[in-house]
Order: sequence, then C-alpha cells, then structure tokens
Amino acid sequence: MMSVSLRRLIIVPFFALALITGITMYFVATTTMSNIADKVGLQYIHEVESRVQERVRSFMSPLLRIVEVNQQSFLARPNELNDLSKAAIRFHEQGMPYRQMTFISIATSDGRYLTSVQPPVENRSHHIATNFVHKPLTMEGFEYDPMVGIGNKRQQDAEFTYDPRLRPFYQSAVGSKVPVWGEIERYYGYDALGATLSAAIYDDNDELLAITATSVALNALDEYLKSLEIVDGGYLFLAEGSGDLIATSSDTELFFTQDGESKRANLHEHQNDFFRLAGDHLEDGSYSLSYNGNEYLYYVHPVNFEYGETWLLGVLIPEAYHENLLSDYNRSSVLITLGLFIFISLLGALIAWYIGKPIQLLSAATSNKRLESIQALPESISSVKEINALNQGLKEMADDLSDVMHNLEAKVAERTILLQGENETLLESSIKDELTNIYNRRGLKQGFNRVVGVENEQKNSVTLVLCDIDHFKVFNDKYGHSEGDQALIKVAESLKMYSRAGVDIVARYGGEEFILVFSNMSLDHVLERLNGIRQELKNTELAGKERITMSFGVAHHESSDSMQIEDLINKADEKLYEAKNGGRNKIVS
Ligand SMILES: Nc1nc2c(ncn2[C@@H]2O[C@H](COP(=O)(O)OP(=O)(O)OP(=O)(O)O)[C@@H](O)[C@H]2O)c(=O)[nH]1
Repeated sequence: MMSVSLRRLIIVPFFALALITGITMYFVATTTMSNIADKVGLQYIHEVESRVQERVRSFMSPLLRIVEVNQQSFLARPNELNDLSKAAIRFHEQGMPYRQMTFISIATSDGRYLTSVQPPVENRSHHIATNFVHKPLTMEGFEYDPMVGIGNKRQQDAEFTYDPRLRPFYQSAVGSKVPVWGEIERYYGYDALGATLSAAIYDDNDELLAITATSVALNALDEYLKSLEIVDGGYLFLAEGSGDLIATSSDTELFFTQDGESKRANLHEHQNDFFRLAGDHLEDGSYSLSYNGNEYLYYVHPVNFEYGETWLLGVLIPEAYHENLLSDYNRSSVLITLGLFIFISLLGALIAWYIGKPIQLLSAATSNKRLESIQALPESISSVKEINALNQGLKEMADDLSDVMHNLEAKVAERTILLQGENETLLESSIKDELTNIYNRRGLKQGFNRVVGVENEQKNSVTLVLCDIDHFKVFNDKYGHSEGDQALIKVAESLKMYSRAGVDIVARYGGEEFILVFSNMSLDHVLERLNGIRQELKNTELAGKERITMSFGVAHHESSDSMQIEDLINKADEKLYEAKNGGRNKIVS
C-alpha cells in the first residue's frame, strides 16, 4: 500500500480545504455582491422615488383640498353665490400660503366670475379679478382689500370680454359630481406648466349653479427635481402617461416653440438620449437598460392622485455607480477570503508541525533499531498529550529492555568465564594422567608438537627417552596395586625433578612406561639427568623398604626438522628393549 507522511496527510487536506473554501467564498461573495449591487441600486431608486412621491403629493394636496373645500362650501351655502365678496376673501386666504397656487376661482352658470390669482413665476402679486361688479362678461381686475374683500379697480387691467363658461376648466367639470382634472398646459405667457382641478356645484334639483376651479403651477416640481442630489449620470422625471414631461432633473426645457406653436417636451422625442430610452418603457416596473455599453437601472412608477389623475415618476441610474460603491466591499471579501485561506493553511501546517514533527522524531529514533536513540529522546517532544504519552511509554520500554540486556550480557559474561574455566579444566584433564598428574599420551603429543614438532619454528635437537619400571609386576604382586600406584606417582615425581619445568616433557606412556622429551639439550646432559633419576630412585624407599629401578631407551636427534614422534618412540623402544635385555636398570642410547 502506498505510504504517505503524516505531515503531508494533514497539510494536503487542509490546503485543499482552504483552497476550496477560498474559491467558494470568493464566488459566493462576488455573486452576492453583484446581487447586492442590483438590490442596493433598486433600494436607492425606491428611496428616491418615495421621497419624490411624498413631495409631489404634499405639493398637489392643497390643490385638491381647496377645490373640495370650496365645492363643499358652495354646496352647503349656495346663497354665497349671490354675493361673492366672502368667497373672494376665502379664495385669497386659501391661495396666500401657497406660492404655486396660480388661481382659485368660481364661475357661475349665469356668467359671473371671481378669481384670486397670482402669476406662476417670480415677482408674483396676488390679486382679485372679477367680472361681476359692473357688467357681466367683462373681466376687470381689482386690488385685494382684506377689509372688504374686493378693493379698488386695477387701472392697468384693460377691459376685455370674458365668458368663463367657455374655458376648458368650466366645460370639463360640467356634468360631473366629483372634481375633474383639466389638461396640463403651459400658462399663457409664462414659462410654467399648470395643472387644474375643477368641481361643479349643483342645487338640490341638480341644476348647475357654478364651477369652482383651482390651478397649480408645476415649475416648483421641476425645480425640486433639479435640486435633488442624485448619483452622477442619474435622471429623474415626472411625466404624463403620454410621455409629456411635467418635471425633470435635467436642464432641458419642458416646452419649446415649433412653427410658432408652443409644444411640450415628450419623452419619446426628447433630445436627451436617456429620456428617449426611458420613453420606450413606461409600463410600471424596473428595467435594466443598456446604453453605449453601459448598464442602467431604470424604474418607472405611477403617481396617482384622487379623481383619476395619474402621472409617471421615472428614476434612471447607472449600475456602475453602485458597483463602484460595492467594489470596496468586494475587495474586502477577497482579502478576507485570502486571509482565511492563509489562516487555514497555517493552521494545517501548525497541526502538522505539532503532530507530524514529534511522530517523525519517534519514527527516526525507532527506525535505526538502537535503544540508545529512543532513550536519547527528550522527555517532552510534543504539546500533544497522547504523543508525549507514547514517547514516555517508548522510553520506559527502551529503559526496561536496556536493563534486561545489560543483565543478560553480565550473565553471559559470567557464564562464559565459568565455561572457560571448566573448559580449561576439561582440557587439562584430557591431556593429564589422572594418577600421576603428568601428561598422558595426548598431552605428550601436544607437548611434543609445541616444543619440538610442527609448531616450533626453531629446529633444535631433540631427545626422547622411553623408560620402564623393572619387574613392576613383581612389585605389584608383592605389595598390591595401591602400593604400585604410589610407586608410579613417585617415579613421575622423580622424572619431573630432573626435567626442566615448562621446557621438557614428562609423560606417562602407559602402564609403568614413561616418556621424557628434552629439546635443545646435548645427549650428555640428557644422560646426566637420567642418571640423576636412577640415583633418585635408588635413594627412594617404597613399600617394604623396597626400591625400584628403571630401564631407559634413548633416541637422540640433532635437528627436530621433519622428525615424527612415532619414529623417535620406535627408536627409543628399541633401545629400551636392549636395556631390558641387557639386564635392566640401564640406559641405552
Ligand atoms: N599398581 C599398578 N600396576 C600397573 C599399572 N599398570 C600396569 N601395572 C602393572 O605393571 C606390570 C607390568 O608387568 P610386565 O609387563 O610383565 O613387566 P615387568 O613385570 O615390569 O617386567 P619387565 O618390564 O620385563 O622388567 C603388570 O603387573 C601390571 O599389572 C598401574 O597403573 N598400577
């Protein structure tokens, strides 16, 4: 099976895990960011839209309320229509707080007309105009007098014929029980659009008594949209369903003159590309639009007013704006991912270090099969408890094993010494004669080889003497075997006495036969020593004051080179035979 190091086993999965986590997190983060970018964009749009909606509603609200109040007021007190002075005061007071309120009026079915009016743009002067003071159908301007309602006639207002019943605001309201919206139009002679709401007043018999109408100048809304600080490259607009613009955040005009006629700017034909782009999508909803390779978020939503009036509010912003905003977050998410990746990798490496390193130490210590390597391991090799316990266990085992081995070695040494002693004893006894404690035949052979034979490189002279006790049978028979043994021991001692210890060889050849080997000694000196032995035996008393004699056969050889012991023994035996035959107690050489 394939083997893999522990450290790799830990680091590789950690690294892989970190990599997968990092990549996953990166993609999740970027996808989430992209979704968030869209959502943030839409959220932004909704916020802008809701602010504008609220502002538009609060802007238009007085118009609706004033028309409703006046309609209800005349319905409740139709007599007021007979003297419109009170109404003049009310109209004036109603219009004063609202700079956008261009006129608040009433036109009776008999052709009388009263309006509290102010111009739709700067340098406004609020005044009352009526046609009912002098003669019907003639419009005259009067100063407003808070005390009497209608003050002095305004000199500069030339008389002109005016029948309010011919005006669209009058006619559009006829026949309706509820207020009716008029067309949004440019005020004649002014750079401003106006929206008008009219309401009919009937008597109990449903006879039309009057039409009250109020108009509001919309240029304040245009100014408001322009004043809003929206994102770079973003646009806002208010338009009618037809695409005719009411207000925009851009500097473009809301109306222009074509062929001498004043026309309103329309989204579908607008000179601004983005407004034209928006004009293609006027259904309620949000859109992603592409223009010149850039993406835009576009949202269009209706602004509904009571009594059936609906405008459209459009918001268009470049997506890049929010993506840029979120790019910082994106960068952060990449950095966090990277940090996480590095952290997990380091964690893996740390764990590998904590676990792998000490285990590697243990592995190295045990692999060379030496107890010392394990014993030399430090007491603590890891912060991991289990690994330290393993280390301790191994060390204790190594110590125990070491002790056992030392004891074993001591015992083996002791036994070896004992055996060596026994061996030596055995060896000694195997080459010694048990009775006389001199060499036996085996000892003789070994000694001969050592002193004069193959093992000795100095090829000196050698003399081998074969000696035999004379008439020993008789002695034995006479004094017994035990005394015979004592005689043999005595002979051996005498032979040893006249030989050089450690140099010459003294051996029992068998029975009562002995052999002496002298090396590097002249024949005369040998004979001298043999005579010494004979003299010694002569002086030695044995059982029954008996003395024994010995016969000697001597074989002398000047050089031990190529000399075999058997040859010497044979030669000495011949001489011994001669000595025996010659009467015994003799030395024959
Ligand atoms: N007590 C004792 N006697 C031994 C031992 N070995 C041999 N003998 C005796 O030595 C005697 C040898 O006798 P023989 O071979 O006849 O020789 P001998 O009587 O000495 O006569 P010659 O050698 O001809 O002088 C025998 O009686 C053996 O029993 C021994 O170890 N102890």
